[in-house]
Amino acid sequence: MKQVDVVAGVITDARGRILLARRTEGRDLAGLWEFPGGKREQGETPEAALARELHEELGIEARVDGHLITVPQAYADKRLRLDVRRVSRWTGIPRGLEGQALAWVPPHKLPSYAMPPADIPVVAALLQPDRYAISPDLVSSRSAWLSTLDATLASGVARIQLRLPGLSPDLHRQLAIAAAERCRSANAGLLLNADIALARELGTGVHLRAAQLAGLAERPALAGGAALAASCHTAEDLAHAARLGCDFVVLGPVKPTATHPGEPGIGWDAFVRLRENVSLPIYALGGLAPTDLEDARHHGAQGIAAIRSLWGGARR
Ligand SMILES: Nc1nc2c([nH]c(=O)n2[C@H]2C[C@H](O)[C@@H](COP(=O)(O)OP(=O)(O)OP(=O)(O)O)O2)c(=O)[nH]1
Repeated sequence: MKQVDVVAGVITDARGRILLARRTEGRDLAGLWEFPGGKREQGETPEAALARELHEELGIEARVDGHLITVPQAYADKRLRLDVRRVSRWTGIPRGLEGQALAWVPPHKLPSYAMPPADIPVVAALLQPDRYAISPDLVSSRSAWLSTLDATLASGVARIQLRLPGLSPDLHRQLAIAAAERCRSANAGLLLNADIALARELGTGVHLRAAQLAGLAERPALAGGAALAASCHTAEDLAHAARLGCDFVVLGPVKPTATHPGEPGIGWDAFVRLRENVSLPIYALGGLAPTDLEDARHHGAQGIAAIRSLWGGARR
């Protein structure tokens, strides 16, 4: 199948609104809203291609800033690689020179616009945390464990999975209540591993284990706004997570990891092959640290999920 390289811009105005363009009739994905841009020509750098497209489509002269995410996405007729850059400086007033409607959209309203599958991970990269910290086992005291949670939150991690296998139900519950309070005041999302009933009671999200995901026929009801996530290892896991309406998933191991000695990682190429068949936000897991974030985003990941490199604040 042919590979198509497309570069698109997240164009942001002084009020923080983002420009979307509506795909015109007669093209594939007509009527859907997208980030302005287009196909890269042979020999063109992504920056030059995006500046050219924005000039042709919108009549602006743009300075292309940093990379946001590159999303590999399989469509019926092609394998798309959507390379998304930030654009906050340009001259001219954007106009739909090809007859396309334009809209300036506050970031939090982006999810209400119908977009092509490849854009779902782009919107998630704009709105959701890039690090998902997973709690380690309770090996010392409860108060020491809670202070490492505080340090994790203080380091800017805004999404946490509480995973404490082997604890008594009582102790698990006490820690979940304390963690939920701390995450709420830090404005971070908390997901409880596997325990749907407790998550409902505390108003937190749930992180499903892979086997638990496979056994569910529909999305469990959670408190309003609480996230549903799942651990995935295979294409089937990912497809099922998408069908259930998971908000995001974790996929790995990408690299070998201390928690699963002897298991080789699948590597970034295999990550991309799995990623391109669903349009969920996906955290890469397995032997990864904040220094891998850029690499992760270049392979279409929302970011990284980790125990060792994220818990207690990034020290390594
Ligand atoms: N510009 C842009 N394209 C996107 C986004 N999301 C997404 O799936 N695409 C896809 C749609 C198209 O298949 C491809 C962009 O191609 P294009 O707009 O330059 O060309 P086109 O579909 O009109 O096709 P053609 O007539 O040039 O052959 O990338 C997005 O956010 N921005």
